[in-house]
Amino acid sequence: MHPPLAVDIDGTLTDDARALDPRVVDPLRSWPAPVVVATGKALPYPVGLCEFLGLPVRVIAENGGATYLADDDDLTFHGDREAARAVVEAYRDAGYDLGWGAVDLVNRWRETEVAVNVDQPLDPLRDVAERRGMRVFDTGYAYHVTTPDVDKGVALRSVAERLDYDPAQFAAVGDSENDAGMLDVAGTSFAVANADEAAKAAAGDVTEGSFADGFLEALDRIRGAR
Ligand SMILES: O=C(O)COP(=O)(O)O
Ligand SMILES: [Mg+2]
Repeated sequence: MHPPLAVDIDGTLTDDARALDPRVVDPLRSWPAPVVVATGKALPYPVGLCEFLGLPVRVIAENGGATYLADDDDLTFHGDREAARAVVEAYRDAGYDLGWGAVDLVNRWRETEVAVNVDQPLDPLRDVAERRGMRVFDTGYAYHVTTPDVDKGVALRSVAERLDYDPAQFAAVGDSENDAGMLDVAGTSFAVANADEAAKAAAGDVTEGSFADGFLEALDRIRGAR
């Protein structure tokens, strides 16, 4: 029996240059239980990934702010978008920039949070966010201004229920602090070797391999455990 999977994208299915590692495609496509793609990215990215991988669309986007399951055709949003925007406005007013250029595709389709480029200063962003009761996830790929009670773990609970599983039946793999909630909620969880300390602390185990090597190793161990 294979457990359902909850899988992060950046740093987990990718190589060290952020490209999808082609070796993950067949194992994901042939996994005999549901696969949920769980990411900090805006909804179109994981939806597109599922479509092009040939997977049923089951996604957690925006760090749990948006979830969509083709199974129940239900799109849900959680999170205070206006509060996230206010944080970013205050950050801008203080002279900083989101760092994505004029056509900001990173935030264009984002509904519940705002992301800032990691080449921008983090401390003033955290300051403004904290003062306004918001949180910043540093994924290593972006700084996400999010609502504190929303994360991939909360979203995984909801998704599991909608798929008729207990969240503890899930196996999850991730690489950064935005995955910690999901790694905690899943009954079996791995952080890949390149993961940050928060993900490693939340995961049941840490792989020897990094990036997609770590992901493939985690799948072997998940299969072996059954
Ligand atoms: O885009 C990011 O900041 C992180 O994305 P991820 O959750 O898929 O790793
Ligand atoms: Mg990641």
